[in-house]
Amino acid sequence: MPQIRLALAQVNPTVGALDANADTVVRMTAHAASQHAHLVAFPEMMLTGYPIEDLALRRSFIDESRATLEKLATRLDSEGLGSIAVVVGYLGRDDATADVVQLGRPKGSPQNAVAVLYGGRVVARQAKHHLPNYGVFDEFRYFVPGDHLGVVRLHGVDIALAICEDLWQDGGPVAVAREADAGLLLVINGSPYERHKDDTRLDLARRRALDSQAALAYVNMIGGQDELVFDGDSLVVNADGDLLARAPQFEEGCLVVDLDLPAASAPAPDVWGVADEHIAGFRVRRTTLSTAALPEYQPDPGAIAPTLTDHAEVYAAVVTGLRDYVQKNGFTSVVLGLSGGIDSALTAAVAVDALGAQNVHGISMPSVYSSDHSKSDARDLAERTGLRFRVVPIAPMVQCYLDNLSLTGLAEENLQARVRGITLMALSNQEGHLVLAPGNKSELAVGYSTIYGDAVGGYAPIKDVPKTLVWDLARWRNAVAVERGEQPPIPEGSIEKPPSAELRPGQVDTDSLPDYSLLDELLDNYVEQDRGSDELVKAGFDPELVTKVLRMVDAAEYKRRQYPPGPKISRRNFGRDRRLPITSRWREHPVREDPARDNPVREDPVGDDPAGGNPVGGNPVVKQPPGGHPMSDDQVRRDPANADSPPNPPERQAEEGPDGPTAADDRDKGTPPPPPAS
Ligand SMILES: Nc1ncnc2c1ncn2[C@@H]1O[C@H](COP(=O)(O)OP(=O)(O)OC[C@H]2O[C@@H]([n+]3cccc(C(=O)O)c3)[C@H](O)[C@@H]2O)[C@@H](O)[C@H]1O
Ligand SMILES: Nc1ncnc2c1ncn2[C@@H]1O[C@H](COP(=O)(O)OP(=O)(O)OP(=O)(O)O)[C@@H](O)[C@H]1O
Ligand SMILES: NC(=O)CC[C@H](N)C(=O)O
Repeated sequence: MPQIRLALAQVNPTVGALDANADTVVRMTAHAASQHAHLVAFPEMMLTGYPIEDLALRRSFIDESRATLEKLATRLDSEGLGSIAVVVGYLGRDDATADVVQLGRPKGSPQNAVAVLYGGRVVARQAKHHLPNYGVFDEFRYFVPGDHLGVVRLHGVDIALAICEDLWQDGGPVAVAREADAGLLLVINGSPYERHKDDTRLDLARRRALDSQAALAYVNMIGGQDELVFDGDSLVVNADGDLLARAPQFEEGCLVVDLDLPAASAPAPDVWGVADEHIAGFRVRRTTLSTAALPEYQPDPGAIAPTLTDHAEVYAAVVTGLRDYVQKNGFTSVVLGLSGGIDSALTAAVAVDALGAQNVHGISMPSVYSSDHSKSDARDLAERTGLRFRVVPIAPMVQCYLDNLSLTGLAEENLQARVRGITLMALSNQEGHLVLAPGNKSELAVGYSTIYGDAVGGYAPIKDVPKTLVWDLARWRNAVAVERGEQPPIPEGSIEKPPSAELRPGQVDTDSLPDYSLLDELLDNYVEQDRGSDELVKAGFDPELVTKVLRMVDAAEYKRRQYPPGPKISRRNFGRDRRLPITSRWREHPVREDPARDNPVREDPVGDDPAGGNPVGGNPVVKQPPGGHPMSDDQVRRDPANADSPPNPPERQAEEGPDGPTAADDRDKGTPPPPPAS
């Protein structure tokens, strides 16, 4: 049987960087040629990056993508790479139906396309047939579908082409690959990472190879693009579905594999010719590049890289997402608040792994409520990781606000988080670091963060990681360090202590939230699996808990919309995957008799105001009944606009230690002493 040496270039394109992406194609093609490969394949939308969102609608961008493709073909040839077939994804245009209005789109609509470059020419083009339009994908918004299967004859072997979703759906080009007698089905992909997807992909590739009776090569990109991360996981299976080669996840490289493929026997055009035929109602376009089989050579068996464990994979995803967001947006360093807690500790460890300790700035910002361990654990984390550490006490800044605004209760609590947010943004402006928001998925779900406070930032590395997984990842990362004989980065104290926002004395998360293992299980059912409250109760969750948590989740939509982007690791992230209206009266939980009072943000009106006493939908106020306003069962709030509502000054504790001013320090500076404990 003829042999083909195939190279799958698992690379990291950047959206919009057409020239740089073309340079990557040339560089990797040269590498593949040095490995004596006959064909090198690049991922979906390689030249433009992926996903390009509404850039697809810009005529100038489509034109430039097409021009870059043509230039690339001639450049490869001029650099002595014209005899290796290069399969590359790009943004194309629907020229074939230029005068037809297809799916309501104007002529010349964009297409998600693949091209074959050979001998200095673009010798074949094909558009994606199945356009994904679920989850994070919106391809019907942008593209018109392709209408044919391209089969390219190279060295006497017929190679059929497909683009990502074409593999996942029945019908379309993949379904006719068998009748078209293809020996190899080559699929280019932009398949975002999510947990356990590697298993799904391999099963799918095996199944399609068996159906097509053809070997199957799958090439995917790596790297981060806003809230998506690509893990690569490029692989090759033979026509029996046996795995022949697999690339390591999240690593750039070229997977080279020799394939024994059947000699092409279907009628085909002469060399350089193109001919169309119809198979099972689908157009097949054959292009012949070379008909003679290659002389036999000693095959090189491909390597099968082991897949990563679940924790290693998630950790690699968040590291990759952060590194690429920082670098692709022109930053070199990040800054974050270090509270001594687990979320900021894990975020810092991820940042150090992504960017190097010298590029991570951790700020301890003690307030009058900060515990000694919060300060010592933050310092310990800095010493373990080597990140750049400094202490900025916030008590004087908080006091300045309190001297000028009469804030109490929740408003005063949140002020501390907001002063920290201002401090981080000021350091970002001054020193150029990107601010990291360290919130996790459980907190985002229930709105347990202060908007414009600890929720500020440019990127949120662990926003799709539930709290229970935050602890697992921290333990996993420390264990990896121990295995490597290194100092574990995360202090044990940060892992073991009960989580607390430390916004008032003795506050712990479980004052307002159920235990995180129970909360995460419920959130998984509601957020990821979309189960309604009846189903949740039937599944055994306590009805009161279901009502309370669902209210919190629904009411926090506005907060999530304003949260920074962060890498998707789950089946359903907040962002592109889960899109809900902010303004909505639909409730899964029991609706109150007066629907005007059912809006969780207004459910506890002040006085007689039927609208809830806060016409802008702001902070709900005063007495919260059990299961009342999110996060507030344990709190009594005071509407600043309502002079009758009782103040609830939090108890303050004097603070000692090197990092923050004590209450006595405040007095020394002439600032008024904190109010007495209530
Ligand atoms: N529908 C809507 N659309 C737009 N904006 C809306 C809104 N509803 C309220 N708002 C605005 O949001 C404000 C209320 O939100 P916000 O100010 O955040 O305050 P809120 O959500 O009421 O309280 C923050 C909660 O998060 C907890 N926390 C804070 C900091 C850190 C942590 C942690 O452990 O990580 C936890 C804290 O203990 C408290 O329970 C309102 O005053 C109003 O301005
Ligand atoms: N004393 C502090 N110094 C610096 N940053 C702080 C401090 N307290 C809170 N922050 C910042 O605000 C974020 C929210 O922290 P908070 O302690 O309120 O709850 P958390 O969600 O449990 O986070 P963590 O586990 O990191 O403590 C922290 O991750 C940190 O970035
Ligand atoms: N880019 C695509 O078409 C990707 C869709 C596909 N279902 C995947 O996630 O792998």
